[in-house]
Amino acid sequence: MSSSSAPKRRRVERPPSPKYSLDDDNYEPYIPVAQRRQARLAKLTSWGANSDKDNQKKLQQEADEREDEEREEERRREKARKERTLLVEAQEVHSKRAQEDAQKTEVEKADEKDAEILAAIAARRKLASDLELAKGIQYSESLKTSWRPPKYIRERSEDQVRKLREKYHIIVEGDEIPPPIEHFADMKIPDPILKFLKSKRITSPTPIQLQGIPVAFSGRDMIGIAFTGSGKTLAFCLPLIMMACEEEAKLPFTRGEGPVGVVLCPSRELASQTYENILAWTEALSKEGQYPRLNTLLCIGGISMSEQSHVMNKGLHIVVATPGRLIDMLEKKRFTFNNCKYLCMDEADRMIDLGFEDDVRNIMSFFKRQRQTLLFSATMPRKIQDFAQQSLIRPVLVNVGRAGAANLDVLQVVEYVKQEAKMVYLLECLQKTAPPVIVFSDNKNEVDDIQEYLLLKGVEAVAIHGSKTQEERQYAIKSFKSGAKDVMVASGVASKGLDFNDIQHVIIFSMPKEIEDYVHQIGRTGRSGKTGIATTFVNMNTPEQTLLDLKYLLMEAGQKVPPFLLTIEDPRAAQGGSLKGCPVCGGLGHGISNCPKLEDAQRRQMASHRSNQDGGGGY
Ligand SMILES: Nc1ncnc2c1ncn2[C@@H]1O[C@H](COP(=O)(O)OP(=O)(O)OP(=O)(O)O)[C@@H](O)[C@H]1O
Repeated sequence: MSSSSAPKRRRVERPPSPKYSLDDDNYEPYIPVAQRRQARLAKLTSWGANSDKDNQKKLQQEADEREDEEREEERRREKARKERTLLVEAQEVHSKRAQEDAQKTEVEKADEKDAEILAAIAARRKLASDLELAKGIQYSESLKTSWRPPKYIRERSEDQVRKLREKYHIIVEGDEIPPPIEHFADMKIPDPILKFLKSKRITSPTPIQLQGIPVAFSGRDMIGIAFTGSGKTLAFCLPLIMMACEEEAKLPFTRGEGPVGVVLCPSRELASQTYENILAWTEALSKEGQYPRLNTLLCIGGISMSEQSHVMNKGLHIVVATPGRLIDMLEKKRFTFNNCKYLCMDEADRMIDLGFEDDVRNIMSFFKRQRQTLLFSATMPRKIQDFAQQSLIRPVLVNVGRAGAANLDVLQVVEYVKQEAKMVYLLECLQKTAPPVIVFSDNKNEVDDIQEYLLLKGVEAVAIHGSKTQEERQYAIKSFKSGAKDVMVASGVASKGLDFNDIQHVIIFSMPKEIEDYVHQIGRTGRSGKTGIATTFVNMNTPEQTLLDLKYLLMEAGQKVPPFLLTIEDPRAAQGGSLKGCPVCGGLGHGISNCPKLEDAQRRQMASHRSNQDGGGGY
């Protein structure tokens, strides 16, 4: 016990000497001295005993406190020891990682980075309606249809079916895949449509049609990939027409009922073209009175919907739409998807890549029952296929050629042309073939400049790009399609899916950054079995990576690779890395970590994030 903590002796307080008085409250009776001494002694003795007890208690308390302190001290020491160990461990792990990193080759590091990016893409929200996601709705069976292939085709052996697919270079994935059918008549297509197709010289199905139509007729979800100009439109429209025809025959549609199905397109021009095709086929179907009349609505921005009130006033069978206007109409309840059971996306990679993904989800949320979903495109990188497949039910993948490969019927010529010499050289190039010719540039101002220059030089040219009004765009397409104009100068808007008659020559004035866009642009020629030429201008302004994509694409298609392209080395080859194509855009000359499409998507995402923060955004 330390002296400072020793209990202080209590001083005995002596009472002040009283002033005695009998009636005083403080009166104390007299007690003899001996008696008082004894009482004091007894008191002192008892005080001593109490103070001993106190001392013992205090001592015990102090011992407890000391023990507590020691325990606390030990805890502190232990914690510090642990922290030191963790720190050392962290330092060790860090230096081990640094050592491992140093040992890793550049290729391994790049592979790791690619895997991280891929994992981030794979974590994207499933492509399904929010309602389905929220309710956890998951269908396990494909949509039931009454269609079946003819008996003699059903009885074919697996080997026969495999050989047939090999003959047409068709690759399929999925289970219980319906067999390919080589003749339209065996697909049980109504006679009036067969007659109409024949009148358009469509007599036997193309590979995507002979495998894709039986798959779609069977009610199966599918991803259809085939070259530009290989007849995908018929492959996804015919099943919808047949479905609508069957529904109408069962119970005729009245005002406010329908549609049975919808075709979604990424551009107004493509939607208009698909709409016109469907109109032609449905009119042919009902012409002889044997089959019912079907009503189709075109639902795109930039047009007045009141012009189509005659369609809206009847039952609606088919809708062809661009996403923005379709969402608008559904939100305004101009029609519903309560009984809609067919959803097809043309140029589907564009629809579900980052730009349109949320719109598609939004559209899906208007479906109230199970649907058949089909995705078609000429370009569909593996990652988009995988992403889409998770959202389909027992999907069948039908692939004709490599997804993203160029159409082999197009002769591809790549020329080095200095920026300042392009206009003059363009005039020279126009002499190569007879019209019609399409000239592509992804820059709207450049599109206008080229048209102006050509007009000045006396060339009948029209122009189309996203900043033109809908009337201007329609006029350009109409006059070019009709042959009134020889040249159409276009931005990317006109590249995907548009089917112009017999384009002789496509001139790519400025090479697009994404090789998929190039594939779609050259694909405006060499359609439905005919041949065409594509001339592409490149120069110092063309990114090296784009040139590498182009070089590999030319090699794949067995085309002549010009010497200046041959000299471009692939940095991945120098590092001993793999030369796999990019899983995001399908480009063969780069990996995922420097994919221009991904960069562009990220830029767009950041811009939309910024505009949302600024209170902008929306449609
Ligand atoms: N079986 C066929 N035989 C001959 N021509 C056909 C056949 N099917 C379709 N066509 C014609 O081929 C042309 C191209 O068809 P379509 O526009 O459907 O091609 P696509 O594969 O969708 O091309 P893109 O990828 O560029 O959109 C059209 O003019 C169409 O009439």
